[in-house]
Amino acid sequence: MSVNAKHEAREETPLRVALLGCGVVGASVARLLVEGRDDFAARIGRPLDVVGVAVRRLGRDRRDTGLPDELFTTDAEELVTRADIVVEVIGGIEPARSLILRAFEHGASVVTANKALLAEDGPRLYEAARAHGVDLYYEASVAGAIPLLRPLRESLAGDDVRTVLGIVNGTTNYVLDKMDSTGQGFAEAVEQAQALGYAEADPTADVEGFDAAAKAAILASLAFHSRVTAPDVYREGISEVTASDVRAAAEMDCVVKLLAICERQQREDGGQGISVRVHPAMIPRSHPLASVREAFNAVFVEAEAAGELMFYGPGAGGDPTASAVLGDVVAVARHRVGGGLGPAESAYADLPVLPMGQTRTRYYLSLDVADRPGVLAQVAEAFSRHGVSIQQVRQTVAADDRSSAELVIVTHRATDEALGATVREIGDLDVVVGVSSVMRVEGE
Ligand SMILES: NC(=O)c1ccc[n+]([C@@H]2O[C@H](COP(=O)([O-])OP(=O)(O)OC[C@H]3O[C@@H](n4cnc5c(N)ncnc54)[C@H](O)[C@@H]3O)[C@@H](O)[C@H]2O)c1
Ligand SMILES: N[C@@H](CCO)C(=O)O
Ligand code: NA
Repeated sequence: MSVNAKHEAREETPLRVALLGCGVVGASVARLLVEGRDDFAARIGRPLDVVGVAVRRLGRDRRDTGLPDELFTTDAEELVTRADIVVEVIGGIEPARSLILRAFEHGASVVTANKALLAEDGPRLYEAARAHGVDLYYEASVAGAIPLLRPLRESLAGDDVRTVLGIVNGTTNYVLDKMDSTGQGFAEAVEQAQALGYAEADPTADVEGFDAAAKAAILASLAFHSRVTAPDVYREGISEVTASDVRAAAEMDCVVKLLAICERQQREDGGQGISVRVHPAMIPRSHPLASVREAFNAVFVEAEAAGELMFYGPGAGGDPTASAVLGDVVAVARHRVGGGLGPAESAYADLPVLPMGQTRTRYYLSLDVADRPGVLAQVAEAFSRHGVSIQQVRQTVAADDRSSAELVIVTHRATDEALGATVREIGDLDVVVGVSSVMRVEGE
């Protein structure tokens, strides 16, 4: 952009930006807006003016944002009435939802990073934005800086997505990666993640999969043109994953990852449905998602015509998340300048979410069994009774105890219901001393 073009854009009437929240993400958004003022003006065709920043309490030193003290206010309700673009980075359901609805009523477009709110009440917010003729953009809500929602909504709009398989929570990926690389147990790895600032003091939302489930709902809605909200998502966290599960995975040349999985599946009546779930799973070390280390995020998408796509990058942090927020701010600002709106959320396909029991998955089981004739047959019979087909069996006899053996079994895909019933029945067999690991297997 030439110096002249930048100068001309600066002369235009500014677009008014209101920032709600000045925490980790908000402070980065504010500073980058100030630092990039001339470039934003040139890219949009009009400058962006921060007209206010709503905070919970005044009086804190916020000079790092580059904004003067008088722009900070505790009156968010008033602030949203005098903006063209509202950036919501408070988080949580209320007052974020009411403030966004109020912003729409006053004609402002909204950019948010709030996955919890979108997963709970997204459809109502999308409809309200349309009704008021404004945009609602939310790229930062899933996988932070990684451009993912816009590719799903726009770049893949001409294709049919089959699967979205993602590592969308950095904290749990960090914990599982440490368990894999050091042999640490879950509690020790969480403490390390807390010491490094990845995990919060109360890590429940991350380790129990709530954060990932919210993101899965948003991804499934976009990928399958259907309405999916947080309660539709089956969720299991990683707090039950043991060092022995991670070792068992390593012996299979696999790693354990917390995955958000959204896939098209056939229903029992032959129609199409979608499975949307978050749970720990073994994936082969050769799978692209297995090499995602530390707190990084990555999402693997399979579409009918495109084939396999992989999106990788930082899923959290002030500046990376602000990058996604600002990309959205520029997009909605351009619509203000040039006219028009971004594409509406579409739920035309209206695919039902399958209950977890009907979802087809694969299982890995490791059993301690008595080493005597007929044991394998009894175990195999239990699988057969539930219609679950075995893909792989491996038996190892301990050198120091020839009366018992370890039996490792990997199944073909079967309904989660049938697999669960099989595992329960096997655990009750007399010849089975104990079930040491059970885990779903994905990515093959
Ligand atoms: N931190 C990340 O890496 C990250 C990544 C992706 C998405 N997000 C999302 O971004 C949003 C913000 O996250 P964050 O990490 O910046 O959180 P944060 O806790 O650091 O910041 C939120 C700020 O909002 C303020 N606030 C709360 N209620 C308010 C109110 N009524 N009026 C004005 N201010 C109020 C808080 O005091 C706090 O400073 C959340 O929705 C989060 O899920 C964060
Ligand atoms: N707590 C989230 C932050 C981004 O949503 C994570 O660990 O990935
Ligand atoms: Na993103």
